[in-house]
Amino acid sequence: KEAVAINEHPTPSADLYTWLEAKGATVNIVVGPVNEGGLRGTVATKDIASGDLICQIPHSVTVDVGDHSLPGAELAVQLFRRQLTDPKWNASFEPYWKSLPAMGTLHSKEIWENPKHRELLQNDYLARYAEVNTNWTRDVFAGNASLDPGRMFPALLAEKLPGADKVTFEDFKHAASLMATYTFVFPNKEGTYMRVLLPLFDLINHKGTGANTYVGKDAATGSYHLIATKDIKKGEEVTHCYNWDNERNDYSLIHYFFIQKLDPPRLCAIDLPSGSLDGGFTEPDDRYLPHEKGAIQELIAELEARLSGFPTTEEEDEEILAKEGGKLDWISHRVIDFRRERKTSLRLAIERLKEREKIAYSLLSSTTKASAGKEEL
Ligand SMILES: C[S@@+](CC[C@H](N)C(=O)[O-])C[C@H]1O[C@@H](n2cnc3c(N)ncnc32)[C@H](O)[C@@H]1O
Repeated sequence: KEAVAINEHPTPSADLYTWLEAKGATVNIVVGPVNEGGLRGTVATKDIASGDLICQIPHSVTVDVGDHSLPGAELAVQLFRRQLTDPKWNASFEPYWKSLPAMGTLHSKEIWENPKHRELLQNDYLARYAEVNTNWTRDVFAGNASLDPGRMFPALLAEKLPGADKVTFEDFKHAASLMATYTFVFPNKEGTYMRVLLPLFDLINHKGTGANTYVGKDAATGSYHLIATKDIKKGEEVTHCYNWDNERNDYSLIHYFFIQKLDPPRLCAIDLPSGSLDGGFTEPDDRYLPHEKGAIQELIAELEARLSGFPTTEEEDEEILAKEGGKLDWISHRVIDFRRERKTSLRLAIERLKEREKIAYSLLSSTTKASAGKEEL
């Protein structure tokens, strides 16, 4: 238990399953720690065959929060409005609210306030990305964003919704982060893509290659289904792919605050030729890497310059984690782990490019030899 980091969330009480089943849900997963680090996730409670239904939750236990394209802070305003306008409905969702992470245990771009944590990224673009999103959350709470006032938090105070005055900035940040990291995107009856809260399904972790489920919506009933895409054994972790962009650690860190140690690791999105977090990174690195000798050499030089330009090396980061790991707060720890993993992926990409360069060289030298031979003749 002591080894469980602060960001690892407690197993929800039986109330969650009792509530869901009373509402007509089918549940064949259970929530608990899924690795040695204590990461919370879901595991199958029985053997399930590929193609079979694992869970079904009815529309009545889900929440359509708002348009899918809205930032977390604006969705948070909509959720608070609903909760404060309808306290009876809000109270009936208590088993669900309790299953969500506690205050202070979340992190994401919406609430990346500490400049020291941004600095640890060792990248100005990522730091700025986090800062801009965080400022937006603060502005939406304070009523300072360039938005229709009805979409900002002070509107709830102006509407005199009971309890609105009790909502602190800490509560608001927590909700904004939850809206960005614990919601799904599905169309409502009118065909508008919404951010949807799906109890229990939102406790399933991400996996890209190797994920064993997908989540679908039954358009007729509005219920949601979790379907196995592989045979799953009882006790095995249940995962689904949130988004292929999460296979890039800078994307997953900034948006969801997790990183993966893939083998081989993929380059960060910002280290690909597009150099941004704008999404659509569905291809493995090899599709981005050039084949032509001159271009390979140029890219090697660029990636080497990047790798040597960091204020700390991969080994130094490793040492910081090994020596000071226990003293670091969990956010710093994860950011340092991220930048170390970024450096590993750069180093390995350079090694792969050098292998490729050798092949490009031998092709070139045999052509050169052949043409030189011709000249002699
Ligand atoms: C929708 S929740 C999933 C459930 C979450 N683990 C929990 O216990 O509440 C999304 C969050 O889970 C964590 N997460 C999801 N997939 C992960 C993964 N593959 N590795 C590490 N953490 C992951 C991240 O903190 C992410 O922001």
